[in-house]
Amino acid sequence: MARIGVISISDGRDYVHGGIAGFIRTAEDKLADRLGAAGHTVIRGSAPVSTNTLATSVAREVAAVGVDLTVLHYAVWAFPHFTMLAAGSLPGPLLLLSNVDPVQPGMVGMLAAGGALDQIGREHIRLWGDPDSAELIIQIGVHAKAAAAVASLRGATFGRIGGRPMGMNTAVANTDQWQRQFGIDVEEIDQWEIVRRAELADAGEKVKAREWLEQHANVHYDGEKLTPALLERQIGSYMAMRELIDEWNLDFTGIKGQPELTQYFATMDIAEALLNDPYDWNGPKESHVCATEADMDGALTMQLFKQIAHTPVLFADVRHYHSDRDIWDLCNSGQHATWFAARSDDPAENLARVHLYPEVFFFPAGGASVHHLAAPGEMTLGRLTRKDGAYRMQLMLGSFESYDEDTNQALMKQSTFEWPHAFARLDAPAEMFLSRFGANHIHAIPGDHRATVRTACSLLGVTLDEFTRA
Ligand SMILES: C[C@H](O)[C@@H](O)[C@@H](O)C(=O)CO
Repeated sequence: MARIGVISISDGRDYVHGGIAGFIRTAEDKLADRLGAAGHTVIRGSAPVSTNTLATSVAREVAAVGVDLTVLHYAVWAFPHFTMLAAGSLPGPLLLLSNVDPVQPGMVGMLAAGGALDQIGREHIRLWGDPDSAELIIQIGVHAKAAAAVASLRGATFGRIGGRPMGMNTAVANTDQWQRQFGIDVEEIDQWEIVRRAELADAGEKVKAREWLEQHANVHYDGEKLTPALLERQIGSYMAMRELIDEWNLDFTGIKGQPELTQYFATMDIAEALLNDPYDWNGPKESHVCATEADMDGALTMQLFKQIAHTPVLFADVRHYHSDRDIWDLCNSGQHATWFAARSDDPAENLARVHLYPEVFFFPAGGASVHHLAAPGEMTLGRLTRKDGAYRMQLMLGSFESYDEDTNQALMKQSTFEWPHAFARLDAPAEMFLSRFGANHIHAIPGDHRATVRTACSLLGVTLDEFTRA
C-alpha cells in the first residue's frame, strides 16, 4: 500500500476559517480514517491551510516526510492561491479531492484550484465524493499505488548483462530516453562476469541447491545435455547474478544469454526463473525482475508491473496461436518464474509441477529448461513498446487457462514442450494483436491491474494502446 499525504485547504478570511475549521477537521478525520482502513499510511498536514505561509510550510512538512501522492482536500471554499503555493512545495503527484455537499462549497474550491493549476501547466487529477464511498477510496488507492510504482523507478539501476541478442532490436532501448523519461540508469556488465563468478561460487551451496531442486521438482537427467554438473553450473550462474546484483546495487536485470552462453556455457533458464521467483533453496526472498535476452523494455515493463502487483511477473514469447481454441501459447526458454506453476507461497507446491528437462537443440551448451504450465486465472498482460521512438503501453486483460492433462500435454507438444507454457485467452482478436503488438515478448501479472497501469502511464508520459474485443 502507499504513503498518502492529506492537506486540507481552507478559506483565507480568519473569521470564516474560524467558523469552518471544525467542519474541515471532521471531514479530514473521516478521509484519513478510510484511507488508513484501506491499508495506506496517511501523513496529515499539521494544520488546515488558511494562510499563504501555512500553504508553503505545511506542504514542505508533508513533502519532507516522503509521500507517494498528496491529496489536497477541499471540504469548504478554499482560496486557490493556497493550492498554488502548496503545489510549489510538493514535487510529487497531486490529487485534488472535494466533497459534494451543498452546505459548504468544497467543489467550487476544487474547480478554482484545479483551473489555476491548469493555467500553469501543473498536472493533477481530480476526484470528488464522500470518503464513505468504497469506490472513491479505491480510486484514490489506484492513484497512490501508481504514483508509488512510478516513484520506485526513478533512481533505479538496470543491470544489462551482455547486449543485443540475435539482432533483437526490440530488446534494446535508448539509455538517454530511460534516464529522461523514467529516471533509470543502465549499468553494462559483460557476460564473462557470470562465467567467472559461477565457477568460483561456493561448491557446497551449489550441491544444496541441486538437491533442493531434485527433492521438490522433477529432474530428468539424460547424462548429456542435463547432468548434475550442468545443473550446478546453472545454479552457479544464479549465485553469480545474486553477487552482481548486490555489488552493483542492481534493481532489475537482463541477461543476453544467446548465443554465447547458450552455445558454450549453459542456458540462463534456472538463474532467470529463480531470480524472478519469491524464493530459492535458502527460503523466501524478494522476487527480482530479470529478463532473458537482456530485453530492456521487457524488463522495464516487468519492473513496473512488479511494483504494481507485488508478485513475480511473467516474461514470455508470444509463441503460438491455437486458432481452433482462440488461445495463445506464451512460452519461452526457461524464463518463467516457477511461482506461476501454482502461484503458491509454498515453493514445494509450485516445484512439484515443474520439470527440469534437458535443453533442446537451440542450446548446444545444455542445462535444464524449466518446464511447467502456468496456473489458470485472470491476468493483466502488456508491454512497453516504442512507436517511432515514443513509448506506449500495449495493454490488455486476459486469462490463463488449463485443460485436462491430455489436452494440456498435446497443446504444449505442438511448440517446444520442454519450455514453460501459459495458455492465454486475450481480450483481443488475433488479427488485432498480430497486426499491432510491437514485440515478440509479452508480460503478465495476476488480476486486473489495468486502472493502476493506466494511471502509472499517465504519470510517466507514456501513451496507452489498449486492446479489447469490446
Ligand atoms: C529459438 C530462440 O533461440 C528463442 O530464444 C526464441 O524463441 C526467443 O525466445 C525469441 O524471443
